[in-house]
Formats: sequence, C-alpha cells, structure tokens
Amino acid sequence: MSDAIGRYKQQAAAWAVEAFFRPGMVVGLGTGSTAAFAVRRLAELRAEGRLLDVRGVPTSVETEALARSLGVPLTTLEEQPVLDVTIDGADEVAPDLSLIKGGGGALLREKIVAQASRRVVIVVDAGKLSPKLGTRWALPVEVLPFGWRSQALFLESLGARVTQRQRADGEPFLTDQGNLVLDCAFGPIDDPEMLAARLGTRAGVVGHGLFLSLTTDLVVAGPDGVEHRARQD
Ligand SMILES: O=C(CO)[C@H](O)[C@H](O)COP(=O)(O)O
Repeated sequence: MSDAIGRYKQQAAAWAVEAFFRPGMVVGLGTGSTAAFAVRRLAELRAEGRLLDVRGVPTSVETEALARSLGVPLTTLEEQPVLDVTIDGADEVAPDLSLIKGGGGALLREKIVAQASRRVVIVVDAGKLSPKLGTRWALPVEVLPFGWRSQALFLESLGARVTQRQRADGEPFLTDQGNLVLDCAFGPIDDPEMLAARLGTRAGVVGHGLFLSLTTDLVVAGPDGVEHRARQD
C-alpha cells in the first residue's frame, strides 16, 4: 500500500468514526486495513475520554484481536442483535453504493453484521470507486470444503474464472468459519441482483461478496479530501 493510499484510508475511517459514532452506541467493527484505522480512531477517542460506553461487534477474529489489544469494549450479536451503525471497508464501490467485499476473507460475518445494522458506513480510498462491480476485483465466494470443486464448476458455468484463495505458504485460505474462498473473476457484472440470486440458491455456497442495497453512507478520501455520500432512496 502506498503512503498516499494509507493516508486516504486513515482519513476516511477517522472521519466516519467522528461523524457516526455517538455515546452509548453498539457498533459493528469491519475487517481490513481501512476498518482497522476506524478501530484505532475509536481507541484514540477513548484515550481522550470520549465514546467510553461504545461497544463493538467485530466482524472477524482479526478485528476482535485488534480491538481487544486496544482496550475497545466488545459485545456479540447474540447479546445485541441490532446494531446502531457499522463502519467497514470495501474492495470495489459502484455508483449506486453497491459493493464487492471479502478481500480479507471476512465477507460472511461482515454481511451478517451489516444486515443487523441500522446504518452501514463504508470507508474507502478513492481508488476503490468503479463504474461497474467486477471491473476491478474478482468476486469472493465462500464455500463449504465439502464438495467445493462442484461449486467451482458451478461458478465457472456462470461465466467466472475461478481461483481458490491460498495463504502465503500455499495452503488453502480458510475463513473464520473454516470454509474456502473461491475468487471469481466475472469481469464487469451487468446484473448483480441476478448473480446474487443464482449464488443464493446453490447449496454449498455459504456467502458471497456482493453487498447490494446495504450501504447507507459512503466516505471516500482522495487527493481532493474527504467526501460523504448518503444513499439516495
Ligand atoms: O471486505 C473486506 C474484508 O473481508 C475489506 O473490507 C476489504 O477487503 C477492504 O480491505 P482494505 O481496507 O484493507 O483495503
């Protein structure tokens, strides 16, 4: 990550925490480098004596570890099934604020947390903006290990070039649920709703990175500063 992109991610995340987190809230904590900046900003505000009673629901084991290391109080969706607001990153953002997520492999918990949130704030650097989903990023699809090659063939039949995600040591990447991720290069996706519906009917597919109609607010940072866009319903 270049210094400039890191700075934009930090600016977007810090802006969102200050704009959307309020005392007493229960908040979703996203996964990835941009979401981590939000967790760090929350910890900084706590050190200043602000937002001390905000509790977070982490979207991954990684985010849970970060929040714990910074002393951010955590709770669970079992205890708090409705969240006030979630701040999370994204891999690709279309003009209608639909997303591809899952670059960090946390797509399933991220979607569960987003769907449980009254407000979903996505924080990105300007390089994540895209004219059409699929143009810049392959779609991550989480599949059960059982029968995964059948799912890979199914995804190919939908037009994807499929790659099983691997760790740096060459072993299969496993999600926090112990599932596999198949990265599906579809190219620009003309009808994300139809693709999401097809994926939703397939046994063995437990999640996918299309986040449609979930974003309520987008915070983008780039060379021209920080911009906030609210979804137009
Ligand atoms: O969806 C995600 C993790 O599953 C991340 O939010 C997404 O990959 C963006 O990551 P980063 O902020 O590091 O660019």
